[in-house]
Amino acid sequence: MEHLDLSPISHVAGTVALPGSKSISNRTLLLAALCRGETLVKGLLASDDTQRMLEALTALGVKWEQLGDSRDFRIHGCGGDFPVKQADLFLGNAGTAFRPLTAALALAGGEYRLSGVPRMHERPIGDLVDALRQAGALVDYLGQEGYPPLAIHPGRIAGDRVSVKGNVSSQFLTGLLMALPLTGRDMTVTVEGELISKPYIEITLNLLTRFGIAIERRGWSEFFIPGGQAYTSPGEIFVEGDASSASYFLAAGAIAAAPGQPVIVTGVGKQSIQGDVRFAEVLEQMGATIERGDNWISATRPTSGRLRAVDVDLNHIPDAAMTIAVAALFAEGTTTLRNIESWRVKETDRLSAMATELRKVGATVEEGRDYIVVTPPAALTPNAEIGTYDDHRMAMCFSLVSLGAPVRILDPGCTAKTFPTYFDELARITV
Ligand SMILES: O=C(O)C1=C[C@@H](OP(=O)(O)O)[C@@H](O)[C@H](O)C1
Ligand SMILES: C=C(OP(=O)(O)O)C(=O)O
Repeated sequence: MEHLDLSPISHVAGTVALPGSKSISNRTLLLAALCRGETLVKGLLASDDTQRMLEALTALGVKWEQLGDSRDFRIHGCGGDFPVKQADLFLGNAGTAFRPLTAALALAGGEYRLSGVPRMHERPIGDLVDALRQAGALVDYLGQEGYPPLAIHPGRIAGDRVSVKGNVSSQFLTGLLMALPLTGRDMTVTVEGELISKPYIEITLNLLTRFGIAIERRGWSEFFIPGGQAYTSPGEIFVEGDASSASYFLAAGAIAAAPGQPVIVTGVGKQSIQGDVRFAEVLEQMGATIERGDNWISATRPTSGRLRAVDVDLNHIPDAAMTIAVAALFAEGTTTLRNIESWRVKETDRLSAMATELRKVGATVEEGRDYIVVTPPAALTPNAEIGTYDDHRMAMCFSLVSLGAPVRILDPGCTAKTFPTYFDELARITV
């Protein structure tokens, strides 16, 4: 297997211009496709996940162009009526493509098959399918009940109310909120049980508003979508930087910024609509110095030199939470991350993978159903071979081990899911 050997990095400093947000890129592409008219999407993320969404739109007959070799794309919306009524879509391991497209296509009146990589076929989708069936959609499982691949047939959409479980993935609710305006009817979505990953719903609502769809949020348990609304192009929309991708550089700054020289990320800041900007608050709790502008965040190490352990509920930032688990190796004391059961159904079982790999560098780890407890070793074990489980975030967060010891990252190319140039950017802040 390919690998990348990272030599120990003693200090980091400098500025990283973040690539576009995955969550905003894929939502924006789909909403632009659902509009009538053109949308200019600026700063789209270049990655596997966004490529899968662009390919899916092509297969559905949605026209789009890339402007030169920029990351600006013009999307020609189809007003919710996809020109191609029968298509097979391969969506890789992109949850932000698979879940919202399932919802939109289930209401679109065509014959569609949706599949992904083997791991995507182990990631649940039953709660979304159940909700869509309540609205009259016809969705069949082609493999295991409750999981992709799926076959979608034209249904007879009826009713004014669906309910969806909130405790496995917020992407099911996101898919419903993005797609149900297609029905043209008044629709109420009720969330059963506790909704996880809430800030991602705020991204969804924010972008829907930009595309002319108003949704009334009633707490976190009910959403009312007035009928008769049309997706309307904002004309131009700018994709802000990816706040989850920011976490690795900010953590690096908090662990090993050169004296007087912070690590700065640009593209996200006080104005960001992504919940993962709140990752910086956890670094602050750990003692790091964080500064924020409208479009940048900086991190420097604690004045005392060493981070301190935290005991935190990270349900609101499940992706960036992984970075805290590795940053815990550099903190004084035992760090506990709670309420992160959704880790088990992401690119890999992240609770199990994280525990296994943290132990390789010498940490003492307790893995619970929905939590992980990390106690760092006195000294990191050098030259650990870190398995990445085809999970971009495992590769990116374990690169931080190099701030304390040499480390080997297996299959570093897996960062392509959201950040193909990650290791080049990391090298640029190494001093
Ligand atoms: O809606 C989104 O853009 C996302 C929601 C989160 O998933 P869950 O809601 O499954 O936690 C997150 O982990 C994922 O990377 C992106
Ligand atoms: C969980 C993730 O991705 P997805 O959008 O495929 O759910 C992730 O990027 O960490």
